[in-house]
This record gives sequence, structure tokens and C-alpha cells, in this order.
Amino acid sequence: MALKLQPHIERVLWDQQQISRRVTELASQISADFGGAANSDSPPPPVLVGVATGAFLFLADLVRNIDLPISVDFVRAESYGSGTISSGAPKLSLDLKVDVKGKHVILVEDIVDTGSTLSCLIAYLESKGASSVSVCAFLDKPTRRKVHFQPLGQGKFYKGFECPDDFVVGYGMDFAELYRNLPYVGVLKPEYYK
Ligand SMILES: O=P(O)(O)OC[C@H]1O[C@H](OP(=O)(O)OP(=O)(O)O)[C@H](O)[C@@H]1O
Ligand code: HPA
Ligand SMILES: [Mg+2]
Repeated sequence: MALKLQPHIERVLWDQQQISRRVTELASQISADFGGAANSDSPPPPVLVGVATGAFLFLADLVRNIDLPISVDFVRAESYGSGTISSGAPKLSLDLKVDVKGKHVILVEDIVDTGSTLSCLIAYLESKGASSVSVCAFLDKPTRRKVHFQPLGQGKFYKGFECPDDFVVGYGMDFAELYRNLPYVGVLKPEYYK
């Protein structure tokens, strides 16, 4: 399947092996920071909230490498629809099942681009009483930032890789709901979206 899709990709940015190595590192960092009872300075195990749909693969890989009794939940936020430009107003269409009041939350994202999705979700989790909100984003594309966001309370910003200023697909990320199943991250050839 990936081979059939390869002609749509201008260049591969991170392959399966590089992704797997980095995800393991991020999970180890989170496991160490939220070490729980073994370390009295550490906060209790967090709730990991994946932002559907894009974060589904990253979340699945990340949680399998976290050695703590965490909870997992989802929200759905969508602002790109079938294009490559953010509407600037993420639409939330799936709510939390876990009560996050007084809990440490880690929002898990595939990519941070303009920052509007995260800014909106951090405010939402604050309104639900989370005691801290960290962000764990597989990719960060800082050159496109329009909305500043800040982790809540003692929260941290964990990031996998810095992404160039290109529209990328794969490892959960789509264009018009396609390419999410690519096991690597690549730059989509402009002829497929222009
Ligand atoms: O920083 P931003 O400019 O807000 O962009 C980042 C968000 O955009 C994408 O989601 P999208 O709205 O495309 O929905 P999806 O997760 O269903 O693909 C991506 O998964 C992030 O959630
Ligand atoms: O580069 C991107 N690719 C896919 N989805 C995205 N959402 C924000 N930026 C991107
Ligand atoms: Mg998303």
C-alpha cells in the first residue's frame, strides 16, 4: 500500500525507524517526568488525550511505550476540512469521557501548525478543571504559528521533530482524509492538492 502511494510523495522526511526511535524517546521522557509514587517529586500518572483524527497512530505508539498506569481518552477537533489552510476556528465534535478535574493531562497531537487547535483545547481543558495540561506533539511547524499557546500550570511541551514549512502527510496526517495510513511522514506533491 505504501509503495502504491509513494509516487504522491515529493520526499520522505521521517521513515518508520526514525519515527519509532523518537516516539520511544518521548515516551521515556514522559515516564520519567510522571514517575509517580516511586519519586515523591513527580506528579501522579497523567491522562493522555489524543486529538482525533490525526493523532491516532502517534497516540497508539506513544502509550505502548509509557511505563505508567495512565488513562487514555480522545477529543475530536477539526479545522482543515479537505484543504491545506486552517479555518482558524477548530470544530470540536467528540467530548471527553474521563473527568479531568484535578488531573494532569497530556494533549497528544500529530502536528502543531498555526497553534489554534491547541490553544482552543488547552482553554477547554482548563475550563474542565485540569490541574495541568502538557502537550506532546509529534511534529512542530513553528514557522506557521499564528496563535500563541502555553501549557497549563506545570505542563510541558514535548515535541518529536521540527517540521519544515511544507504540507506533510502520513503517520496519521491527511490531505482530504487520505494518506493517514502511510507509515512514514512525507511532503505531498503540490499537484495532489493544488
Ligand atoms: O495548529 P493548527 O493549525 O490548528 O493545526 C494542527 C491541527 O490540524 C490537524 O487537524 P485537522 O483539523 O486537519 O483534523 P484531523 O486531525 O481530523 O486531520 C492536525 O491533526 C492538528 O490537530
Ligand atoms: O502539514 C500538515 N499536514 C496535515 N495536516 C496538517 N494540519 C496542519 N498542518 C498540517
Ligand atoms: Mg487534528
